[in-house]
Amino acid sequence: MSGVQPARRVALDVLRAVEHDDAYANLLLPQRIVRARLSPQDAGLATELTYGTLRLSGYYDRVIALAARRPVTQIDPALLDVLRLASHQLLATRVAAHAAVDESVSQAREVGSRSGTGFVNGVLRTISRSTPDEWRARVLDGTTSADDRLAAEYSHPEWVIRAFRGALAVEGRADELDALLAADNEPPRVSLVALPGLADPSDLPSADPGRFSPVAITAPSGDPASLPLVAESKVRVQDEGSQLAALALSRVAPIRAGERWLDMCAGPGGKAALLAAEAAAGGATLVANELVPARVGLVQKALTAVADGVTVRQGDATLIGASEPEAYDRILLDAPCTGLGALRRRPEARWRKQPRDVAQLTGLQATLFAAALEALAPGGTLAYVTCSPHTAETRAIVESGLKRWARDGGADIDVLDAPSTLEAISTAPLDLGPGPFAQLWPHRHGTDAMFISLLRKRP
Ligand SMILES: C[S@@+](CC[C@H](N)C(=O)[O-])C[C@H]1O[C@@H](n2cnc3c(N)ncnc32)[C@H](O)[C@@H]1O
Repeated sequence: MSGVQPARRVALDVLRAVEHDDAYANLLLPQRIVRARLSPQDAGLATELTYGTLRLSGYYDRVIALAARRPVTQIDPALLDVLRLASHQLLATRVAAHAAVDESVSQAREVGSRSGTGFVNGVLRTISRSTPDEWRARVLDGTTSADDRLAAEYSHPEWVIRAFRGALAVEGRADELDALLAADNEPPRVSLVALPGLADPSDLPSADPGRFSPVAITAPSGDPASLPLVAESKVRVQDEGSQLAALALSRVAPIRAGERWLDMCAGPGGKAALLAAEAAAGGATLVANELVPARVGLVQKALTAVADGVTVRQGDATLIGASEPEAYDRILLDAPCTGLGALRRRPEARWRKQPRDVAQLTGLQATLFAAALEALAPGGTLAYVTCSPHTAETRAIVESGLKRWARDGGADIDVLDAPSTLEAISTAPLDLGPGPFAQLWPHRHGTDAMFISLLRKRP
């Protein structure tokens, strides 16, 4: 077991769990870092190695297949993980080649057979004999179409590339596809939210403000969990796109005391915490609903600092329209989605999601959307939000949902101009596309690709 640096050991451990046990790297890695008692420096290295390898594994598989002269499907999965991790070190980091090869061979010995060790040694020596640019040229030479070339170059599945192209084209931004794909491969800036009434960005004077959200703080270096305000749940890690989505609903109009708000799909509670703080400050109450019991617990935890006026409950939100018609003045429907807008933060998601997930999720999104319209009080506002830019999950749900609603004789619904609401909230111009829907982008805003729409039921 000796000879392998703890950071590499943790990285391989997480890669194996992601590949073979369907683990989520963003949840498992912090646990493994604590368990291995990594120094802050090693924790940073383990994070870089794990996230980088997972994001770029599609590209590395092409390099490995060329170097091994066989498809990766013919390589023992445990050895393939070792080879992916080593490829990342050799092709995308400053780790010395001999250290990367030697330690990877030791890792191969730990997970595989003697012949496997020789195989890994041979493949890695082949990879290390050419430069990253030479490998890139070789991989791109072997591509078979324009989309296959993009898939290889930016390590994304082709169907995701097509979905992104479609979403960008709607805004006249088709020429930004390369920039979007490249942004997905960069580690995101960590943003914090200071929950209004409980904390203020000025409480962390050494940290910078966010780029757009008035309640954002750019996380200072180090582990945010070690900040006392984070430990008290008054400051939380939250992407600025999510902050803007919650604020779009809470600040779309002045709050009247006594308003009833609903977060239909609240788990794990990030937006619910911000909404609850905003509701408390304005004299409104919030019901935070979540289907999955384990995630209800996460919502409760997220809301520990904002207990007043908040009810957390477990339930199926598709039933809320029938059980509580016209009951809520503001509703957030942050719908279960493919999460294709958050690929920077969920590095394995691009490989795990499949086109069939879109079909399954859009059915649920449409049902939740209809329930939200029913549960909305006359004069009330609904924010339909996804952390996916896939048009089947975003504007198509809203447009077809509104058509169905009108056909069934529902009350008149006005589609509000989300871009102008967001520009009024933001501390810097967002330069969003034409309304009425708003789409944030990693390459343009440095946020998740959050889709935000605002709908008002006529009084
Ligand atoms: C995109 S996440 C919400 C993220 C959350 N708003 C936040 O900011 O932390 C969608 C959530 O919807 C939940 N969900 C899925 N189906 C549901 C249903 N029928 N009713 C209520 N919640 C549901 C999922 O378990 C998941 O926690």
